[in-house]
Formats: sequence, structure tokens, C-alpha cells
Amino acid sequence: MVKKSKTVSRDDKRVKREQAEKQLNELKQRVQDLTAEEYKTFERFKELPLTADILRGLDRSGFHSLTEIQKLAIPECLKGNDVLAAAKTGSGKTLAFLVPVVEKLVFENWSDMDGLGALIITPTRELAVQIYEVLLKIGKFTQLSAGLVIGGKDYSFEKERVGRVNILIGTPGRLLQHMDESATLQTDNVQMLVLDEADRILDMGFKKTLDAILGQLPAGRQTLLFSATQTKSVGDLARLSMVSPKYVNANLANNGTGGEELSLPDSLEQSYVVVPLNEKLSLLWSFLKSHLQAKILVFVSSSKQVHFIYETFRKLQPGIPLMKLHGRQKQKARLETSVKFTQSKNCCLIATDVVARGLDFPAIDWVIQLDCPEDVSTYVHRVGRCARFGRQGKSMLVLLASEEEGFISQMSAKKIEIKKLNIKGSKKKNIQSQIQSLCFNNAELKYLAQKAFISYCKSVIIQKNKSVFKIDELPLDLFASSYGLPGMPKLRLPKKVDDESRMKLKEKKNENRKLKSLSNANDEGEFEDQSKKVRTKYDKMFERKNQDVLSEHYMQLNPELGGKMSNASDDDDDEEFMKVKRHDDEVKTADLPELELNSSKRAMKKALSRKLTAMKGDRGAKLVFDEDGKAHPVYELDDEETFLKEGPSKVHSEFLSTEREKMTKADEIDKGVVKDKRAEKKRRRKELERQLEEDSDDSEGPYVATLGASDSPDEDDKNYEEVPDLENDLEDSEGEDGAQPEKKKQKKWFESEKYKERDSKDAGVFEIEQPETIDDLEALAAKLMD
Ligand SMILES: Nc1ncnc2c1ncn2[C@@H]1O[C@H](COP(=O)(O)OP(=O)(O)OP(=O)(O)O)[C@@H](O)[C@H]1O
Repeated sequence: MVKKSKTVSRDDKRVKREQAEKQLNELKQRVQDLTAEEYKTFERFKELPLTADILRGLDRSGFHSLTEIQKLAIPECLKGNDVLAAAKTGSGKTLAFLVPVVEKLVFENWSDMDGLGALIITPTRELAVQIYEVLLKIGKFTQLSAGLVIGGKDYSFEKERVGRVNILIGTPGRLLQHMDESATLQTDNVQMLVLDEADRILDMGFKKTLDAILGQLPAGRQTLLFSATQTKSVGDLARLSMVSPKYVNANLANNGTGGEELSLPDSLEQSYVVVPLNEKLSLLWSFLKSHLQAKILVFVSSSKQVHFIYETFRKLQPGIPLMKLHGRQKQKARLETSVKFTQSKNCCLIATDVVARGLDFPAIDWVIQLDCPEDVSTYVHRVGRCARFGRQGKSMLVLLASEEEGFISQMSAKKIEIKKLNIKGSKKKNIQSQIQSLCFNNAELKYLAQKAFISYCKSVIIQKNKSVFKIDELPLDLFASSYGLPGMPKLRLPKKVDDESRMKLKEKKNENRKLKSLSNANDEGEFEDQSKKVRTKYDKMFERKNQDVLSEHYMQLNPELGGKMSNASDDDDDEEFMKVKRHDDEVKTADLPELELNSSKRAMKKALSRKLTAMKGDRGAKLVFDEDGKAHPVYELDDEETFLKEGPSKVHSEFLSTEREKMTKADEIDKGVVKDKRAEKKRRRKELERQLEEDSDDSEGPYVATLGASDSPDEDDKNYEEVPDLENDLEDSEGEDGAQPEKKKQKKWFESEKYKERDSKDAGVFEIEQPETIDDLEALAAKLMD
């Protein structure tokens, strides 16, 4: 019986498997038979030849209708073609490549045993995280596994797992590092490679890294290149890494030509303003003050500017929450800021181009480009952070007079229409003096201002496009004043920045530090990990000469620091590029505010933890040494024998005698008090007795039964009779003379009294004699009845 059911279920399974295989083969056939005319008419995901698991994942994630790029690209990718795709920002490119990635592996019956099947490379960590999250949602019902490898995360944790995933998403440097170091990561079976924002990957100086990655992938893999914009370098890359690529361009009517035109979302409202360089911060301030309820993203050209503007504005408090995001922040802070900004309704994020590409922050109202973008394609990606997926959005580009003509004409060449705005004088507020006073009182802020100033100049100099970026025409002294600096730091500008040195700078900026240190290893493979040398921001300040807050004099005082001057850190790469001629401004160090040398946060934490350990832990014991040099605790317990022999200690008996003395004194006082009280009582009783005697003379008996309004007994006397007297009881028990005989006498006195009828004039009042016999009682009852 059991055997039979097993056979049945095995048969069932076989039938199911065969059915599934049949369905899959039919789907594959449908994919191959799809024509462009057919798929262009599709409106919904379920019309596409997709497996049930992915359709369920899409449905559950709320994706039902197809966007233009999804409609055009997914079928081409499913067919196994190499695809070079471009579409407007926010038009759904992520799904356009993720759906084919998942389906490719499902079609191949990919399992855990098959290892890595697809690789997705993105230029930034934030974008990798975002793609990973979408993949987890839509691939939820498949059997595939996915992994994320980005810089700034726990490398050894990643290394352990990286060999076990089917789809890997990451940034180029980290991916290459894993390929080089993780023995478990096998790339020879990779079926699909996706380069998202391919032009940006190349632009960021990842060309060599990318070549190294491509070199480790099998030649027969399928390759997809996606971006909102395509550059010539992407074309070169396509030629090198793709086989007969299909061009899918949802931006253009003439789809398939791979043309250069750029198009922006229709729901985007674009404008630009022209301001002098030294008024940019005031302009941003005025803008924020008049848009306190908006969600704003501000782009500037370097992380140092982000840092300076954020810190300055934070101190001036514009009335809108401020955030910052740039590539030099710790990964944890970057992710936290991304999440916070995603969730915020009204706030201002100041950022570099690290967030310009691909990031999908919901509901941004304004994108402000405070510094001119490097080229039109960067402009398109920046403004593309708003007006996504049909939502409304506005952008404002801030240009200098020297930049206007060049940049606007390049925009027109790409058919981008943008209107010029004039800012009303009444709306402008100049905050230069506030910034100057902040910098004057805060050495650290001034230091940031100097770094930001240099960074900006550097960003202008390295630009290729000299018809827009003209360093010679910039009023740098006024610019320095607007950053709160007392004078312009003198810069030694490089004579010429050619393409090669420009690319070297980018490569250096984005290189993987671990890979770099590996390449610096000696013959034995040993290397010094520079990142382990912890340097605080004050260390960095002291290592620099480009500031007036720390004079040359300080450097001379500290030879160690003086010696370090040439070791510019990664963070201070401005100085490697542009040396500062003058070490000191016109300002005398004596005029400057005192520099508070707080410890770094790390040092303060360390000190605090030391304190806590000291509080909790053993504090050590005080010891005394005897004549033989033997250590003893200050207080040592005797053994029992010695203790008994010595008898009670002197301290003990002294303590007892003083305590006894104290008790005797207290006892005497107590006795005096009791004596006084007794005397008082005696006096009161005598007084009472005397009064009673006087009363008995008048009325021949004190006991009065109150039946109506009449003379009442003295209140004090009544109490005296009815309330138990504790003091008297005590006296009784002590058997002393005093109240007791008195009381007995009194009682006797009451008992001897007879109730007497009172004067008949007092109506209702009887004076009676105490009834002694039954006859007396009967007589009393008869009287009362009368
Ligand atoms: N078919 C769809 N149905 C509903 N929403 C979609 C669909 N496709 C994409 N979206 C949503 O549109 C937004 C933009 O998508 P996505 O980030 O993929 O755009 P993109 O083209 O990659 O943009 P960028 O060029 O800036 O990288 C996302 O919030 C995404 O969830």
C-alpha cells in the first residue's frame, strides 16, 4: 500500500516535471518567435513570454504595465541578444534589465550548484543597493540567490558568501577585488553581464578595472549596457565587449540609430539663473528660506563643498532639515542618509554627483545645480532625480556669467530648452557677513572653507570644456570672502591638465584602496595597510600648511608633524594637485580666536570607556609591608584563636562606655519629663476633686441623666470618666502612690450616691437615688411611666 502511494507520487512528480519542461520550452519558443511589431503592441508584463514565478514577483511588487523601455528592451534581451539601451531618466530601466537577468537563469534551469550566473555592475554603491532591493522583490518566488558587494561593507563577510550566489551586484573596484581574492568565486560560467550607467562607470575612471573584470568573464556571455545617456566611450566599450549589439533607444523616435539626442521627462520644468560666484551661497540660502516645505536636492561639485555648505547652513539654521551625501562619507552614513532622504517629505540634501545617477528618491520637488555640471549628460542625470515616472518636478541651474553662453549653447545643441529666470531683489538675502563671523569664531569651519575653496577651484581647472569653465575669469578673492575667508589662499595652478592627467586623477579618486595596497605589496606579499593608521581631523589639520589657523610656528614646534607635510592623505588630494604657495594669510595668528583642541570623537570614546572600566572593575588593594618585606592588606582579619585571646578590643570597650553614658543622660531627661507630667496630672486631679466637692455641696449629687435640655456635666469631667487613661493604667501597674487611690475614692463616692428627684420646677428632670433593690427599680419604672 505504502509502496503504491510512493509510486503514484513519484509518477505525479515526473508528470509535473515534464509539464513544467514543456511549458518552459513553449515559452522559449514564444520568445524566439516574437517580432518587433508584436512586442511593440504589448502593454502589460503578463503579455510577455515570462515564467509564472517572475510574473508573480512583478505583480506582488505593483508592476503591471510596461514602460516604453521595458516594452522594447525586455524581448530583445530575452532573445539572448547583446543590448545597448538608452531611455529617459526615471523611465524604468532597472526592471528592463533585471527581468531578463532572472529569466535567463530560470530558462537555463539554474541552481545553486551552477554558481554565479549573472553579474550586474553599477558606478555607485547606492545604486547597487537600490538594484539589489528591486531584484529581491521581483525574484522572491524564484529559486535563485543574489548578493551585493560594495565598498565600505564587511569584506570578509562578503568573501565567505560571494561564491554561493547566482546573481551578483556590485561596484567595479569591489567586484574585481573579490574576483582576485575569493577562491570560491568562479566567473567562468557567467551567462550575463549588465553594466548599468555604463557611461558613468567609464567616466569615473573605472576603465582599467572594467577591462580586468571583462577579461575574467567567458566570451560567450550576453552583455547589456544601460544608461539614460550614451557617450562615445560607451560605443567603444560596446564594440569591444558586445557581439552584434541591438540598440534600443526609448528616448528617440528614430529608435535603433543610437543617436546623440537627449530627451528629458515631459513633467520636468527647467530653468536657470545667472549669479556672480560670490553670491551663490546667498542665493541658495534665499531659495531655501522661501521653499521650507519642499523636498530639495542640491548638487555641488565636490565633497568638501558639501561639507562646508552643510556645516555653515546648519549653524545658520534655515528652517528646513539639512542632509549631506558624498563619496567620502562612511558607507553606513551614506546608506542612512539615503534612507532618511527617501522617507522625508520636506528637507534639503546637499550632495555631489554620487547621487546624480540612477538613484530613485521619491517625490523630489526641486533639483538645484549650484555648480555647473561637467557636461550636458551630467545635467540630464542630475535633473532626472526629480520628475520620475510621470511625477512633476522642477530644476534650477545656477550659472556664472562666464559659463552661461558656453553651456546654454551646448544644451541647445542637444535640443534641451531651458528658460532663464531673474531673481527679484527683494527675495535675495546676503549672508556673507554671517558666514564671515562664523568662520572668524570657528577655526574648524574656516578650515573647511579653505578646503572647499580649493576644491572648487580644482573642479573648475580639471574640466575639459574650456568654453564653459574659465578659471581666469573667476573673481576668486570675492569668492573667498563669500566663504568667510579673510583673504584668498594663494594657489599655484597647474599649467595644463591634459586628458591623461585628468583621467589619472579620476582613477586615483575612485580606486579600490585594498587593491591599491595589494599592488604596493613587497615580494613576500606583505604590505602596510595605510587605512589602519587612524588619523583624526585634527591630525589632518596639523599636517596642512594651507591655513592660517595653525601657523608655521606650530609646525616647527612639532618636528614630527613638520616631517609629515609631504605625506598628503587621500582625503587631501587637492594639495597634491594644487600646491599652496603661501602658508599664512595676512591675518596674524594672535588676532585669531583660541583654538580649542578637543580630542577627536574616537579619543573621547576611548577615554570614556577607560573611565567606565575603572568604575566597574577592581580598583586594586592597598598593601602594607611588614619587616620581612611581606605584603599585607591594610585591614587583615585575625584568626579566631588570636581574636579570643586578645579579648574585646579597646575600641570596642571605649565605644560601649560612651554609648552607656549617652543612654544614662537620655534616661535622666526622660524621667524628669515623666515626673513633670505626673505632677501636672496630680495637680489637675486635685483641682477636679476640689471642684467636685464644691459641686456636691450645691446639688447633693453630680450624676445627671440627660433626657432633655438641662445643665450638662462639665465636658472635661465627662472625658475624664469615659476615656481610658493610659498614663493612670501605667501608674497602677507600677503600684506607685497617686491617681489610683484617688480614683478608687472617686468611684466609691459615685456608688454611694442615690438618685434623687430634682426640684419639680425643672420639668422633665429627675433626681433619683441609686436603686438598690427590686422594689427600688419598680418604683423608678413607675415614676418614669408617670
Ligand atoms: N512598469 C512599472 N510600473 C510601475 N512603476 C515602475 C515601472 N517601472 C519602473 N517603475 C518605477 O519608476 C521609478 C523609476 O524607475 P528606475 O529607477 O528603474 O528608472 P531609470 O530609468 O533606471 O532611471 P535612471 O535613469 O535615473 O536610472 C521607480 O520608482 C520604479 O519603481
